[in-house]
Amino acid sequence: MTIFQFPSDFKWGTATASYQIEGATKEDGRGISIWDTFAKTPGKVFNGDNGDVACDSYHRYEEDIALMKELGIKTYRFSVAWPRIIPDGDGEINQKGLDFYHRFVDKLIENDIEPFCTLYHWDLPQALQDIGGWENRRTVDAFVKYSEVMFREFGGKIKYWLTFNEPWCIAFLSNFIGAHAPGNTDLQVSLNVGHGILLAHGKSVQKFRELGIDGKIGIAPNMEWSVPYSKNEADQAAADRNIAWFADWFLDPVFKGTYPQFMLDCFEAAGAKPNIQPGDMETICQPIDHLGLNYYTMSVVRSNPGGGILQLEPLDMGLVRTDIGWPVESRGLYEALHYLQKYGDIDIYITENGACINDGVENGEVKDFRRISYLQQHIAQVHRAISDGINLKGYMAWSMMDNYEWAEGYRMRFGLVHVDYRSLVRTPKESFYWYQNVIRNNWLETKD
Ligand SMILES: CCOCCOc1ccc(-c2cn(C[C@@H]3NC[C@@H](O)[C@H]3O)nn2)cc1
Repeated sequence: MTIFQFPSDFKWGTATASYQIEGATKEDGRGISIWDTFAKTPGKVFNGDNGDVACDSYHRYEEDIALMKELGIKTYRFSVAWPRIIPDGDGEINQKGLDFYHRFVDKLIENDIEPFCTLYHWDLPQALQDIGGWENRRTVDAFVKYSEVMFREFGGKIKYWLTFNEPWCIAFLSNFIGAHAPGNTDLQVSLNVGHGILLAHGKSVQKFRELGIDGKIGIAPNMEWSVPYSKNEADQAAADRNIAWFADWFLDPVFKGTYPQFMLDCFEAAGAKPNIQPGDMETICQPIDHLGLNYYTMSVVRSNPGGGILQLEPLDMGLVRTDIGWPVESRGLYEALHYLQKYGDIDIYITENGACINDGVENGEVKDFRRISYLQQHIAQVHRAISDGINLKGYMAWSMMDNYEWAEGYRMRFGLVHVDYRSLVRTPKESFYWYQNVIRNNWLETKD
């Protein structure tokens, strides 16, 4: 038996996102988002699932917060639906939207749970997509206006902020691969979108500083860690490209004010480059207070000139996979955390880590021991990184509850709490009680 003790101020938490749990998509003045549109487009989402009801957390948030209190979390990461605050993205403020988030945040604070707010978790107002979305600098300015509304309204009440969740998913998964909303499949569009969200990030941080908000702000990239199939240079360069696609492409502009040259070369070879205007990189490169890191899986890659824009191919090394098909390899989290040290000794939160394990309810229980195994392995790596001196301040399990897993709809379950989507009954899983024990003890026990 090994005991890994965590720092006394370590922030144990969970995470969700607005479109994935709230439902009530037509209630209290909420505008349409690109995910409402995408989900209702035939063939885009498994089973045609959409977020109209989801977990109905818009109405059931008090029940959810009671479960968070029972779990014992110190912080809860949620996102705000921009279409609830400014329904057409750039016009009138919807007071009922602000009122909802005040009720919600007040209930969290009443239960001694620190609100950790993501401003943008993919639900762009459709009206802004209609004018070009993040490719249009009017959308960038609209985001800054939305951010200012949130900063003025919640500044001080909410002390931990993130501008964007998973820039790679917003730019590349949604506009090059096309698997997420709005579903473009054009590399130049994805670079334009990536540049737009980086500009919006930088301007929003500038606004946060200008207003003198009492709090901290950052951004939350997702990283798929990659290792080379062999020690030859071409395979190592392939792994470097895959890592940079998720991390450096966004974090070099934020921390250094430049895109990584080897990735600019890679994209230029594929016929695309970011549309950088004078002053853009200075705007993007604003000092931030923390980084969120979302980590799920890693890949083994080798160089392949015919392997797409990155000229690589992932290899199946026979690792155990979760029910969504992602290989389980926790050392990738440890390596990714060390990799991020090149950006300095900044506070880091694991803002998402979890496993898709689709076990159902049997006799009132969910025996999701595979999820416990995944969490145990990854939290052990978190402790290892802290022991190495990395400034790791908190861990938020994805997810508090089963929810709408985007293009996978409701078939993929990441929650510590099971949700019956017909009755909306919540059932804490075995992993909920396991995590509750880790939080209560502030230590991790491993069997070895
Ligand atoms: C090559 C083709 O590939 C097609 C699908 O490719 C991906 C890649 C990555 C994801 C993905 C999903 N998540 C979990 C979410 N993070 C934010 C939160 O909302 C969770 O729901 N992280 N990454 C999905 C699909």
